[in-house]
Amino acid sequence: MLEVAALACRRGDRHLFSDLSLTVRPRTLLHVRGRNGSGKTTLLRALSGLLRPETGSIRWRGEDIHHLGDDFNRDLLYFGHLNGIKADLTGLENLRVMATLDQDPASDDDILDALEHIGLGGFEDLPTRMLSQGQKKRVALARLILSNAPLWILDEPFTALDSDAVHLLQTLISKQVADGGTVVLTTHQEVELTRGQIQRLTLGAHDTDMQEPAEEAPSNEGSAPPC
Ligand SMILES: Nc1ncnc2c1ncn2[C@@H]1O[C@H](COP(=O)(O)OP(=O)(O)OP(=O)(O)O)[C@@H](O)[C@H]1O
Repeated sequence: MLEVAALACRRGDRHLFSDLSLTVRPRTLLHVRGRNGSGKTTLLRALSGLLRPETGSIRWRGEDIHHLGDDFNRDLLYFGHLNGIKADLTGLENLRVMATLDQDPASDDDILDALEHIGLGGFEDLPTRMLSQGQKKRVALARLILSNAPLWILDEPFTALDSDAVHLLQTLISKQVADGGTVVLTTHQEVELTRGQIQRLTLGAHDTDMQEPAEEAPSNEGSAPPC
């Protein structure tokens, strides 16, 4: 369970949000929305432990994420804006490095299967600088197929994907939630689940809501009043 209490973040001299409190339970997707510059990436980086909030706390399984350190990193898959793909490495090599950094071991056979599954069979030995934007994104998304992390934090994962890849990503997210995982993501498109619950948070506004199907009643809702 991810618990956020009285969180406030600023970038430069701008207060982005304050007094943000919410709980994201297992089998739940938190969809963070908001206009450009409202602080979605900042919030996701804070939830990933990459950025210290100004005030407030973030707890994972009851412990402060900054105290958990490596134990938290092992449970987390963070997917940032920039994919984390190294241009001179092949898809196979990139995924080997990512699996090591994620502390989530994967054999070459597993990686090749994941690349095949994500539609990159035949491209695994090309340096990723020779791939299209969407193909690079697919290499990064193959991490999700290989991941055993219970917590996924995904910043704009649908960008640059064609409709087949969007569908595949929807399926992966849905499976992660159905299997008992927690997903936090930002996207400007709607996300659907087959099982589990969607919780929504809109930064810079007061309209938070919950969407069916809700198998378990939420203990609370997110709130992020504008500063
Ligand atoms: N390193 C930084 N230093 C100063 N200000 C920053 C920094 N990074 C982001 N900001 C500012 O913080 C604000 C929020 O940025 P953030 O990237 O969190 O927004 P966002 O909601 O993810 O936006 P978008 O939808 O455009 O991706 C922006 O006004 C941005 O200019």
